[in-house]
Amino acid sequence: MNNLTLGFIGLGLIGGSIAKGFKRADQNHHIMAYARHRSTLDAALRDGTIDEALDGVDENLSRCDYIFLCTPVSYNEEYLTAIRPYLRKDAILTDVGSVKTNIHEAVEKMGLEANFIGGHPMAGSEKSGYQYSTDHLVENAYYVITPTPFSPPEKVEELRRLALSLSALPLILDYRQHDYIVAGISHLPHLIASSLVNLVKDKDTPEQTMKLVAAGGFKDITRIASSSPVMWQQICATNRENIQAILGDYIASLEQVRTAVAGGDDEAVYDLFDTSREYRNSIPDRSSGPIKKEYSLYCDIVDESGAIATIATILAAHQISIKNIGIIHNREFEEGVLKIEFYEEDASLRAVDLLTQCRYTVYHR
Ligand SMILES: NC(=O)C1=CN([C@@H]2O[C@H](COP(=O)(O)OP(=O)(O)OC[C@H]3O[C@@H](n4cnc5c(N)ncnc54)[C@H](O)[C@@H]3O)[C@@H](O)[C@H]2O)C=CC1
Ligand SMILES: O=C(O)C(=O)Cc1ccc(O)cc1
Repeated sequence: MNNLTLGFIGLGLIGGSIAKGFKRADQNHHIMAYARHRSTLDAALRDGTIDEALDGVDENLSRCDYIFLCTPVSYNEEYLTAIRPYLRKDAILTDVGSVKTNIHEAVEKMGLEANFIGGHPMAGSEKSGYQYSTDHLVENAYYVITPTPFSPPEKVEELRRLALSLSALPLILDYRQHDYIVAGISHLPHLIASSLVNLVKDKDTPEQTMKLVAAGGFKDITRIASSSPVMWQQICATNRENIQAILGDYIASLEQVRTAVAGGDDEAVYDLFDTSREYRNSIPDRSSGPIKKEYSLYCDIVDESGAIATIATILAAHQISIKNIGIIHNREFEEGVLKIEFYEEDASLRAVDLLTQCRYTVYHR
């Protein structure tokens, strides 16, 4: 797997992150990329992610062992025709798209199945563009791989190893099953988030007080409503059947909820929350999954000097050793929060109790 030549078409959040991850995994990979905006390629050359910037889809791609299609899903499909003349006989074309049926069907029509393996890293964010890409975006995330019936098994194994080199968890699935699954756990939630945000926009008071006081719960479930409209328009257009089916089931379940609430069926309302809580709590948190065990908590602090020192002192006074401490800004805690990491689980649990007793707001998973 050493010294692979890797080509990227599209170098945004996902293409950029995967290219950065490969470069971090092995400096000897030769990475070339084409992106619509020259400024993206210049940034990637400058920071050492890519070795070569392409002016278009051209003969340089015939040096690639792997070509990664990293544009919105319908554009990925459109690129197949342009790339085909430059695809070496033993090269593999793969993609990172959120929908797999469209590209698999196009590949089949073009007779490119022996050169194609579908891919979909199950990680990302509501942000778009190379500037948000990181070399660790897909760490600990499932990387779904959808071979065709003619994908060479040794190449499927190599792509699996490439995913492992990004510290992702490769998972081989049938492409149709993939599209059924993501309709429920990714595409429907994005539609719910966006329609909920638009509902609140329409139902807000003239003074926009709903927007003003919108709290954590609303923000938690609507973060993804800030995602790229083009990307999501193309996802909905290419996974139409699965999405309309699960959306229908969801609307029916909402109708049941309305009936229970309106009819004063308190038992049904209780069951709704009880069942969902149990299932939600059973979903594994892969940030403390098989690759890295991390014992950490997050804590709101006031923005004044000495705030971190106070917490460190409280913990030290109770013989709780800190591995790492610092303010972080991530997609979950957009306002910034103090993250404290510990060496052992017991220490993190004791710290949660202690800081809660001291009236800090503590988040712990
Ligand atoms: N955003 C996310 O969280 C995830 C996205 N994906 C998939 O990854 C793919 C890329 O998405 P992101 O990196 O998030 O988007 P992005 O908007 O950050 O990047 C898209 C890239 O494609 C380029 N591009 C767009 N239209 C193009 C066109 N017509 N011709 C050439 N280049 C074009 C853009 O300039 C940019 O370089 C999509 O297929 C998406 O379904 C997969 C997993 C997660
Ligand atoms: O930001 C999030 O939580 C996401 O859900 C990102 C995401 C978007 C699209 C995908 O195909 C996979 C992951």
